Amino acid sequence: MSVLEAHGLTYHAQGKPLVTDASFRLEPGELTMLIGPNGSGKSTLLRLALGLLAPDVGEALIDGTNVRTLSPVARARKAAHLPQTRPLAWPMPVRDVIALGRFAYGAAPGRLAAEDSAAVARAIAACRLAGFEDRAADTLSGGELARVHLARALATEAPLLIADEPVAALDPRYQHEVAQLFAHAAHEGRGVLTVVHDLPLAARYADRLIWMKDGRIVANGTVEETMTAARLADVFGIAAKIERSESTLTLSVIGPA
Ligand SMILES: Nc1ncnc2c1ncn2[C@@H]1O[C@H](COP(=O)(O)OP(=O)(O)OP(=O)(O)O)[C@@H](O)[C@H]1O
Repeated sequence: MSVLEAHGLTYHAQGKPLVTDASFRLEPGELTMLIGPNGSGKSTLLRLALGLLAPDVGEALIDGTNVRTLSPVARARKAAHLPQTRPLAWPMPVRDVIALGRFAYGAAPGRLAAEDSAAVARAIAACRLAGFEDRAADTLSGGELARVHLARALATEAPLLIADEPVAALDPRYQHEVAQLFAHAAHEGRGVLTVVHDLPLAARYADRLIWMKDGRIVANGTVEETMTAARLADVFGIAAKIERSESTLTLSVIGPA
């Protein structure tokens, strides 16, 4: 189990503040979803939290260690990262793309120890990719390829899973399956932080929502605590109807506010 903490992360590019004074804590056992409009700084915040960008101010810690001091291998053993853009260098078979998730353990395609092969097999099963293993990855549909990249991240079996829009290309059934997969990973003890744009999906599955607007975290709490029509209008500029029954909150987006 690992804990990710961000303290006052601030980052500028070309004189413009992209992220300002962002602090949060990602706990094991919690599915945290990061939401906010296009350009509000979500991807930049994830990259700062992972140490892929150097903050101007503040720091991100994994288990008390500044992420910028971790080697790429040490970081990969702590945190799996599914970036928003996922380039494929060449048309590798699906199994080999997923096996790249094991590089931090010394594995490479064609050189997998038994535990690497077992982790790859678990990721293939979790992402429902059985039957695709030998396909060249560049022949897959957009949604199939998205599941391969997710499987690569899952194959790391790192205690933290940080994903940027993992369900964007997926059909509704797979969106729910992936959200359930993330919830399951979290409730097994991982810390899971994922960007999503689908607000009803976030309302349904998130244990915690972090709301971003103009580079700042403007709310951080449970769905019940933070999901209000007023906040949706303020952060996203949308009118929405929220219905609360005993244990569920249902969100219907009506349109622009
Ligand atoms: N290197 C850079 N130089 C200048 N501006 C940048 C740079 N990187 C990002 N930005 C800008 O910073 C803002 C935040 O970008 P970011 O990718 O973090 O947003 P986001 O919330 O993830 O957006 P989306 O929902 O569209 O993916 C955007 O306006 C983007 O154009």
